Order: sequence, then structure tokens, then C-alpha cells
Amino acid sequence: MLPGWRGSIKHLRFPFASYSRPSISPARASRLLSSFSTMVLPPPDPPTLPPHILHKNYAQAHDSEQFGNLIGRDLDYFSQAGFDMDRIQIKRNAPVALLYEDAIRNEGAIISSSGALINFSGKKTGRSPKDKRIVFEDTSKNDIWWGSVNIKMDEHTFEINRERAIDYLNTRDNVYVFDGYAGWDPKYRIKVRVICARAYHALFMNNMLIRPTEEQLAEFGEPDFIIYNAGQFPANRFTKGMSSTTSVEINFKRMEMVILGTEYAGEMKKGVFSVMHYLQPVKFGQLSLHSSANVGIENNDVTLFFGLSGTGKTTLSADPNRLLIGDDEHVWSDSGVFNIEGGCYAKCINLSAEKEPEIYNAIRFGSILENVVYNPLSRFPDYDDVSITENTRCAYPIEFIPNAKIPCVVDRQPSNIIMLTCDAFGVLPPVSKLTPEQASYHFLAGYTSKTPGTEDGVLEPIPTFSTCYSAPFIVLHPGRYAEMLAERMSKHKVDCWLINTGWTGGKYGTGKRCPLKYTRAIVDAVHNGSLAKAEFENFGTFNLSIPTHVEGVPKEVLNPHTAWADKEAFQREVRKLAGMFAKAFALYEKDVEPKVRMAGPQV
Ligand SMILES: Nc1ncnc2c1ncn2[C@@H]1O[C@H](COP(=O)(O)OP(=O)(O)O)[C@@H](O)[C@H]1O
Ligand SMILES: C=C(OP(=O)(O)O)C(=O)O
Ligand SMILES: [Mn+2]
Repeated sequence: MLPGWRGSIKHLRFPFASYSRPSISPARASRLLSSFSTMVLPPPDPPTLPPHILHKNYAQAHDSEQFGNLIGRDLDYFSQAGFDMDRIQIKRNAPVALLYEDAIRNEGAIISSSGALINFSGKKTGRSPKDKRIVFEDTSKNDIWWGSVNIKMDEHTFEINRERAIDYLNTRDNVYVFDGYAGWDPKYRIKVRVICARAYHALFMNNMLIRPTEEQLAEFGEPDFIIYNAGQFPANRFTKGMSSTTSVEINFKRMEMVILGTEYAGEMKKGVFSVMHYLQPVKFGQLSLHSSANVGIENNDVTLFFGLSGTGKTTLSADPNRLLIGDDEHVWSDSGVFNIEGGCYAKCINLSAEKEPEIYNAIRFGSILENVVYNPLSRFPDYDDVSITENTRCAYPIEFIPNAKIPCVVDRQPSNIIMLTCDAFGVLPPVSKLTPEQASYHFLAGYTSKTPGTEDGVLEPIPTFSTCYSAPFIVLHPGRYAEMLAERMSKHKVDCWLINTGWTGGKYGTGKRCPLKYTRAIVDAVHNGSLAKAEFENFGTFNLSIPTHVEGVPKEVLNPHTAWADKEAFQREVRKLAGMFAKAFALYEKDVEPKVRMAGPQV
């Protein structure tokens, strides 16, 4: 017999005398007893126990049924959903500290010097767009744009994968549930439930969804959308319709998402975006956008920044002069703008306190650092080390940004739209003003570059036409989003700017990425109104209006024609890019008015 063990379970009850337990099954009782034994051994004398053991909530904290009041109807819900409630422990909306402990104990996570949790996502360190599918079913099939992006999956295959995910989750000792909201405007929000096997994933969604209050959690009820994340377990390649061991799929009839074979956490947040990209226009008549948003502290003017991954939505929307509404996913509604998410997901590559102080300082207790290399002695993250991936990330609750606008919703219509593009050719000017027709044209074309790392297999900037600046997440025909956008822009007289955060003055030769300080100066000029009043000159083939002067930006940078030393090479690149636009836009030509078609570059 072990020392201190007095052979009677009466002693086990001692520290929790004031806590009355609900009746439990024999299987659960024996599990509880075995976990308690580590706690009470050896308990020679109660007063010498560490204080937290004496705390009456200790028993509660170790009884997973108590997290977020997961009782009664919730237990039935999970049993009916196929979860083996006699075997697994469900930790619902567990405290951040507990998720840290579990991630450290079970997943090899560590705490960074500033208190963030450093986690690793395994083999996949970016999204897997080729393995993302949408279920072909009656309720949504006529709305979905079955273009090159949305791959069909049949309902039966979805069931097989869903069952596989639940079977896997049933083999885990801990299953984490996070219940939260997507959408800050109560009129248009949905309830999302994440069910996953890693504490890291639960903490990620704790940060990225809107965290419910205790009261909201108590009356949460049935979710509107569920994510089953069994990413540690592969899909079966021999299942019909499967092409690899990775599978990310959304079923709009069941309102469920299943993830197998990838532990990249970004799949979950972008899954929620895909759902909102469908629901908002189709069910609520509102416009969902892959954009960041902020609002002026003095003027209350709202700006939306559109852009594909890596173009600067997160970086540029964190601005000391403005309140941050959100960094990635928004809805432009009839009554204003609201963020879909409760947190931000910033890139950490080459992050510095000098260049991006708001983001740098948001990396602290509660934040998740993903795939970031750290110094084993000091636990300092090394943001310049890309040996795991270039797509190193940090996910933090939006309130970690000092200037966050909480709740993340404004009852004002936008004043400015900034379309961010990362031009790898160095042809597009750092800023130009778009006419309404050019805005529609560029929104549909969605020209930019894919930055390394965000998608599996992208190793250097690749020019791409990502329609609506959100091709990987698009659900409906692009024309539907574009039409709503044009309507809203004209109704509210919104100014539109095209900002190239990519290469200026040519990728080859003298060209380099537009320094962040210049882009910030341009954004400041949009916000202080000086850019709207500037003098403009015409930029040839693309027919864009370039300002001749922007405070804080060298004149020669503003016009690519001057920026390029080799004028012939410049003309060649201009023609090449214009040709690429024409080819890409052919897909939408028949859906737009001639004046929009004519608003593109003339080859
Ligand atoms: N001129 C620039 N404008 C914006 N970001 C820049 C610029 N130059 C370099 N960067 C870097 O590019 C990345 C932009 O990424 P991010 O803001 O996360 O994009 P998104 O949110 O659109 O995916 C950041 O790492 C930022 O430091
Ligand atoms: C998380 C992503 O978003 P972004 O890079 O736009 O921040 C992504 O595209 O995977
Ligand atoms: Mn971002």
C-alpha cells in the first residue's frame, strides 16, 4: 500500500466536503477516483496540502462535466452525436490556463518569453485548398459556384469522413469543445461549436471566435454550425472522391465541417468564413468580405481593406490613429460594418516591435504562436527564423490590440475602400484612385500574388487572380458579391483606392517590396483626406489615376514609370501583366456591363 493511503474512500471526499456532486455513472466514478488518487497521494495531513488542492473548486475543475455547465441536455447532445461519454472527457470552453497546461503536457507546446503558447501544427503549416470540398446537396447546390475552386463531394463520402472524425475523437482521453459566435451584430450572428482533440485548436478558436459570456454560454443551446476537427488523423485515400490523406469539407445542409489530415488551425477560421460567405448573402442579404476594417478615432470614418492573404490587411488595419474593427473577415450590412471574428491572426515573419508595435505587443499570455522557432534557453521567439515555415502566425483575442473597437461593430457605412494587391512584377503604382467601374473590375479580377507559406506548396510569390480577393473561400458566383458591392459603394458614395503593397519599380533589378512606412503614409493620406484632393496623372495601359504627391513618400516611387530604370523592360512587364488581366477577366466578361469590362487595362 502506498504511503499515506488509508484505505478508505472516505478520505478522498475530505477536501471537497462542501461540494455536492450530481449523480454519476459507475464508470465515471471509477475514473474520477483514479484521477483523484494522484491528487491525494500522499496526504499525511490536510493543512500541508498545497492551497489549490483545498479549494472547493478543485473537484469541479477536475470534473470535466462542469466546464461551461456541460450538463443534462448537453450530455445527451454529445451522446446522440456519437460521442462515447463513458470514455472521453469533454472540456467545454475550458479556461485558457487549462488549455495551456494540456497543450504543454500532451502536445509539446511551450510558453514563450512573453507568455504566449508556442504550438506546432505538424506537417501542414498552411491551408490545403486542393483538399477543400463542398458537399453537393439539394439545399445549396444551385447557389454554389462550382468553378475551379469549389470541388464537389457527395453526401455519402461526407458521412464516412464525419464518422471517421468522431471515431477518432472517441479514442482520445480529452475532447475539447468551444462554443462561440461568428458575427458581432446579434441580428446576423451564428452560433459555432468546435469539437477537437487538441488543446491548441480549442485555444485557437477561443481566440478567433467571439467568446460568449457565462450567461450566453449557459443558454447557448444547439449550435448553428459545427466543426469536427480530427486533424491528427488522416482521411482514407481509398474513400471515393478522396485524393490525399487531407480532407477539409463543408456541408451546408448539415451545417457542419469535418477536418482530417491537417492540423493547420487556419482551416477552422477560414471554414467559418466560407460559411458566412454563403449565409450572409443567401440567407441575410448582407455582403460578406475578405477584408479588415478600422474606424477613425476623430472622424468616425470607416475603411475596409480588401486583400488576399499576405497583402497587408492585418498589418495595415492595426493603426495607432484608428480603432480596429477586425483584421480579416467582415460583413458590410445595411446598418454598417461588423467583424465576423473575435480575434486576429497575424503573420510573424520578420515581426518587430518597431515596425508593428500593436501586433508585437499582442503576443502574450493567451496568444498562440504557431510554428515559430524559439531560443531554447531564453524562450524568445525568433521571428526571422523561417526554418519551419514562412507562414509563422500568432492568434490573439482582438482586445489584445489596444485600439480595438469592442464590440467590433459600427453603425456607419464605409467612407473608403482600399483594395490591397501584392504585385510581384512591380508594375502597379503604390497607390491609385479607382472609378466605380474600375473598382468592380479589380474586385472581380482580384489580381495579387500568393505569398509563400499560406497555402501548402507555395514557395515564392506567385501572381494570381483571386476573385473578390477571396477565391479560396468563395462560395457563390463572384458576380453576386460584386453586384452587392457596386450597389453599396454607389449608394454610400465610397471612395476606392488600389494600393500595391508588393514590389515597386520592378521585381528584377532595383525592385523591392514597397517599404511598409510608405504604404502607411499612403493610408494616412487616404484617412486625412489629402489624397482625395491630390492632383492625379494618368498611368497608361491600366488607365489608373496616380497622385503626383503623397506626404512622406518619395515622388519617384509613386509612378512606376519613373521608378523603373530599364524603361523597355518596364513596358514589356506592363504588356505582360495587362495580357494576364485580359485573360483572367474573360471568365466574368459576360456577367458585367460593358463599362466595367472597359475599365480594365487595354492591351
Ligand atoms: N508595404 C507593406 N504593406 C503591408 N505589409 C507589408 C508591406 N511590406 C511588407 N509587409 C509585410 O507583409 C505581411 C502582410 O501580412 P498581413 O498583414 O498578415 O496580410 P493579410 O492580413 O492580408 O494576410 C506582413 O508580414 C508585413 O510585415
Ligand atoms: C489565415 C489566412 O488568412 P490571412 O493570410 O488573410 O490572414 C489564410 O489565408 O490562411
Ligand atoms: Mn491577416
